[in-house]
Amino acid sequence: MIDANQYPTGLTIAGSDSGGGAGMQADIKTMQACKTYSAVVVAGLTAQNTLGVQGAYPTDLAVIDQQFASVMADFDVRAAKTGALFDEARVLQVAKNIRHYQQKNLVVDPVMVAKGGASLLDSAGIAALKNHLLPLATLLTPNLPEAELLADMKISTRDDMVTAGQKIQALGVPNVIVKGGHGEGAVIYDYVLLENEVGFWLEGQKVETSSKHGTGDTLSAAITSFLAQGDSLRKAIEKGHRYMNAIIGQPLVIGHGHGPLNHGQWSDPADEGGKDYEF
Ligand SMILES: Nc1ncnc2c1ncn2[C@@H]1O[C@H](COP(=O)(O)OP(=O)(O)OP(=O)(O)O)[C@@H](O)[C@H]1O
Ligand SMILES: Cc1ncc(CO)c(N)n1
Repeated sequence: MIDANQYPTGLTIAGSDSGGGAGMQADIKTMQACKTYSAVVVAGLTAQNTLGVQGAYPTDLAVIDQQFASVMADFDVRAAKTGALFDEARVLQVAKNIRHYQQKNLVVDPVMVAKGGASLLDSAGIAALKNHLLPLATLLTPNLPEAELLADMKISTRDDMVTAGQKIQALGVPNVIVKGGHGEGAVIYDYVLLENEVGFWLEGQKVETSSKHGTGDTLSAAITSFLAQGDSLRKAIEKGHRYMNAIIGQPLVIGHGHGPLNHGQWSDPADEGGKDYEF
């Protein structure tokens, strides 16, 4: 028998991707692979596939409240993440619930644009995220375009990533990862800035693949899983990055555009009796 202490609960507050590769579907699969149970608050539906987003339909505000109430009444949610939140009203509703339930260990992935270019958060939503959700977050995980917008600067070099991380931290979030997946070169550098001015780089070999749909969702969901399991933030980030690197190297060629990740293709060395459970 496995109980809630051995298999803790995480929550994803995100949009649904009908193509199954990104959004809450990526989050659920990631949490399962990382041995965390996932509850869900659906902030909106997208009609989407690997080629793009054909439609976006934010959830009624009362339905967001009701989903939070149902989840919080039954589960001990040890960590949560946000993904696509669509607009100002959804951002404010989610922030209200996070405050009401005093949700700790909140990872905010400031999802703004899908891989194909469709908007997943309008400009009033970005302002609301900056002013109302960011201050509630434990960790913010912008990619390069999102970091440029939040830090109000162009990012061309690794020094710029450091400066952007510092500027975003100064907005009121204690910990930031500036993800470098959109950068040039054979190595991808993610810059991590933790509170108390601890900054470090995570490096990964760039995998040349078109199957990168939902990479950001996946990284933030993996970190959320490990936070739910009680890892320190630094350890959760390092493990999440290792998980990401392991699965991106085993692409699934499914669909006709940006293919999905192979979320389940990861075995936890701890299951195999290995002692190197240092992810
Ligand atoms: N081609 C790649 N090879 C290896 N790692 C990658 C690659 N692309 C992204 N990553 C890693 O995936 C994680 C997510 O980074 P990325 O910058 O792609 O996020 P994102 O743009 O928010 O993703 P998405 O919008 O698809 O959800 C980072 O840890 C990054 O280093
Ligand atoms: C619903 C949804 N959330 C997030 C992303 C970003 O990967 C996406 N493409 N779709």
